[in-house]
Amino acid sequence: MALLPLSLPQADLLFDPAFLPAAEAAALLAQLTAEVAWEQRTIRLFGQESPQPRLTAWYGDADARYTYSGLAWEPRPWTPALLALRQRLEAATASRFNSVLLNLYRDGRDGMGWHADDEPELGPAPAIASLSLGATRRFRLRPRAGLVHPPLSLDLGSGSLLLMRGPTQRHWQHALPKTTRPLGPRLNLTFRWVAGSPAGPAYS
Ligand SMILES: O=C(O)CCC(=O)C(=O)O
Ligand SMILES: [Fe+2]
Repeated sequence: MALLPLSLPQADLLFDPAFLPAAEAAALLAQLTAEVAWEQRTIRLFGQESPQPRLTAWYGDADARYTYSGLAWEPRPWTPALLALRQRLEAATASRFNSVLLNLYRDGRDGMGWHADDEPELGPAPAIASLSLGATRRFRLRPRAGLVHPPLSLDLGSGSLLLMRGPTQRHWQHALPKTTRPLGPRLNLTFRWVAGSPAGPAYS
C-alpha cells in the first residue's frame, strides 16, 4: 500500500493501513513481544504515584535521552529487528529517526491518555512514525485550545503506519482509549528524532 494524506486542519497526517503484510506484522508482534525489555513504569501525576496502564521500552542511539511525564528514559541499544524497521520507516517516510518508544497494550484495560508529543527535545514540528502490530485499537485525535474541530477516530490495525508531522502535535492531542471489548495484545512503535541535548523539563 502507500502512505496517503488524511485531511485535517493544522495537521499533517499520512496513513497506510497495510504498510506491513499481515503475516509479517504477526511474526514481528511475536518476536518483539518476546525480545523487547518491557517495563511497567510508575508515573507521578497530581502528586500520586501510579503504574502506567501498559508496558513500555525505549531504544535508540546513546544520546537520544528523553523525558516525559516526569520520567527520564535512557535508550537501550538498537536490536537488529528494530534497526531494520528504522531503516524501512526512514525510507518510507523520508524522515530520520534516532529512537523508538514501544508500547505494549496487553488488552483493552491498557491504554494511553490524552497528550501531545510536544516535549522540547522533539523540536517544534516533529515527524513521528507510528507502526501498529496486533489487535486493532481506536486512535483518537482532538484539537488543542485555539482550534475548533470535531475529534477524529482512526482504527489502527496490524501492520498500519501513521505518520504525524509538521504542526500536528502543536494543534492536536491524541489518545488510545481503554475499551471493555475483549481483545488481544497490541504493540505500537513510535519512531522519533530526539535532540541529543540535556533532557527538557518534566512534563505530565
Ligand atoms: O499506541 C498508540 O497508537 C499511540 C502511542 C503514542 O501516542 C505515543 O507513544 O506517544
Ligand atoms: Fe503520542
